[in-house]
Amino acid sequence: MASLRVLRPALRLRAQPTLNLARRSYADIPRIDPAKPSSGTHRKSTHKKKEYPSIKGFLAIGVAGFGVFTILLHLQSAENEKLRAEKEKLKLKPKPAGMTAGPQAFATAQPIKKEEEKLTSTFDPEHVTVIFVLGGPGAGKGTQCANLVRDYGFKHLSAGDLLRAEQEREGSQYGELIRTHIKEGKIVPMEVTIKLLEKAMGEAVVRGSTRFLIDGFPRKMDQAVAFEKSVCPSKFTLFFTCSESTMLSRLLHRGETSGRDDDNVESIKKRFRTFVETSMPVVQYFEGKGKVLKVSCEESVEAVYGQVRTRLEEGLKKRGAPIAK
Ligand SMILES: Nc1ncnc2c1ncn2[C@@H]1O[C@H](COP(=O)(O)OP(=O)(O)O)[C@@H](O)[C@H]1O
Ligand SMILES: O=c1ccn([C@@H]2O[C@H](COP(=O)(O)OP(=O)(O)O)[C@@H](O)[C@H]2O)c(=O)[nH]1
Repeated sequence: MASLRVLRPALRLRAQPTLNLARRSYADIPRIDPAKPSSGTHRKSTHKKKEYPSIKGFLAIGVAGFGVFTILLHLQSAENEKLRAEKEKLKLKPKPAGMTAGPQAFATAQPIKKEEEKLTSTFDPEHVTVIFVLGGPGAGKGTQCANLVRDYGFKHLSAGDLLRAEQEREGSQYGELIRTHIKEGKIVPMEVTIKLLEKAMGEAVVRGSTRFLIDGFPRKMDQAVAFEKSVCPSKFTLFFTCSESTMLSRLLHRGETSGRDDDNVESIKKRFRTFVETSMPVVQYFEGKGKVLKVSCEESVEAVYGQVRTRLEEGLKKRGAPIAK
């Protein structure tokens, strides 16, 4: 119906000139005087008679009108198809009945009500444990996650790794977008990252995983709210604190072998800025909900891991989640 409403004014506006044209050409058609016998040639009538449209004229107008209508109908349905495809691109997943909000609705990052969480997320937080791992670039998130996988049987999903894999995937429509964002230290639009995480989680759940470390995500408020609402609410966040000077030297060292486009001084500085301006508000948001467990990462890997274990076990116990594998 909406498309018809759009179509009608369009018809009025666009059909008018075409019909005028049809009328003008009709007026130019020479008339035959029915009072005179036909001689095979058209002669001009001497007395003036009122002219009425002939059947041919009506037909010409009708055909022209129908043609215009068909073209407009076609244009309209092509336009509708384009809009539908664009909406489809934005959709993360079909929402359950009664739920209409898409990711665009989260742009304002409103805190969500607890009872809504279970109704709309893909994974049930009663059965799936999600722990966010946040911290500045090079703080040691990936290093500590590897230890936790070994000792606690978590499934480790690094948002950065998933984005880099998508960037390299042949035929990916997001390859170039991801590459430029990572190089500039910017946050890739959340639709892409959330879709990748949701897919990876789904595949892991099918294989029996129920405990996830989501590393380096969420880095922006819209991601945090959208993920918790549409994918799975987190139990808590492990937040790794580290000075910029320590992170810089670790990243430059990692850059000698990582092959990453962003482990260079220029990109690192941009990443630090993004972390302070865009990602710290996420940490503060979860802190406000009493869901942040801090770990200082200045010490050796082993010393840091000692703290990580303590914090993790406290957090799991407090929320009634199992500690062992
Ligand atoms: N506690 C630590 N002490 C010294 N080097 C570390 C420590 N933690 C991590 N690293 C090293 O620092 C670099 C960045 O660590 P990584 O775990 O990749 O950080 P992130 O995932 O936070 O970017 C890696 O080369 C890693 O080996
Ligand atoms: O949710 C995310 C996670 C990562 N990134 C991008 O991926 C880069 C690398 O992130 P990763 O976690 O791999 O590395 P880190 O910066 O923590 O060393 C970031 O700077 C961002 O450009 C992103 O856009 N969204």
